[in-house]
Amino acid sequence: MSEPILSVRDVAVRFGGIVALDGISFDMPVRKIVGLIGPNGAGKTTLFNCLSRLYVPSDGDILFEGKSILTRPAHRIAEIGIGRTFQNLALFQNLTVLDNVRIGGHCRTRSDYVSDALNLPWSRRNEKQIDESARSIIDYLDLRGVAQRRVGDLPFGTQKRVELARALATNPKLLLLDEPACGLNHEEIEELGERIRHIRDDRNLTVLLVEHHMSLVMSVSDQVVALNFGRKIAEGTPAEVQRSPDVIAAYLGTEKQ
Ligand SMILES: Nc1ncnc2c1ncn2[C@@H]1O[C@H](COP(=O)(O)OP(=O)(O)OP(=O)(O)O)[C@@H](O)[C@H]1O
Repeated sequence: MSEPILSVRDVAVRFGGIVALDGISFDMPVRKIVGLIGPNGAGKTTLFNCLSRLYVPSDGDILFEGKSILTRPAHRIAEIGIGRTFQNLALFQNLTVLDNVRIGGHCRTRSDYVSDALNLPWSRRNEKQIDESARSIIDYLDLRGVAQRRVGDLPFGTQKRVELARALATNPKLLLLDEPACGLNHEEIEELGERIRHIRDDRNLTVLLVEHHMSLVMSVSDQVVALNFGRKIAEGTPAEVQRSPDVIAAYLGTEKQ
């Protein structure tokens, strides 16, 4: 078996007296879709924020392609190939779809203010590449018809697709999706499931999906990790996790820990 692309090792996070994560470990195999589930307050967002370096674990380590990411600042996480979407969208509402996606592309380049201001040849080449790549992602996600529209004028479901396009423009190897189904209607959720699989296949990505929508997670994931009260309570195929007595108890609200 090949090396996991991501290893979460004994990660703990405390907020004052609250233990949000308590020694979480799991591996993400390359090109797999891993679903992260758990009831409200289980620790999913906290873990997600550790992976994108917004939170600092109190203990443990997170390895991406065998190297710890914990010394890397959040703004340099896209550079190594970790892209993310945000549950509440992190788009510039006053900019067009194309500009938002182009901004994603800038995260992976080493352009600098002076070269850009002087309009140096390599800076122009760089811009051209970013533009072409943004347009191809826009086509890929069926956003061509709205490429020049202001994001804030678009329906929520379309904005979510723009958010996905922006994350893909960072050219990630690992894509972290934070509740991508939240706020979508039934039809959009079905489309999203197919889209996530296609994206993984077409772009050779590994995907971590944090999601409350159980039928989406179970239909799209190769592997599921279940948390409750900051601990891992199950890990396995969707069928295995769905059968787990601890998972059933957690969702039925039993006070089991
Ligand atoms: N910034 C914070 N400060 C203090 N406590 C926090 C903070 N973030 C999360 N917590 C606490 O950590 C625990 C885990 O929360 P987290 O948001 O990670 O759970 P979750 O599984 O994402 O829940 P939900 O599905 O409701 O979003 C909860 O008890 C929560 O109240």
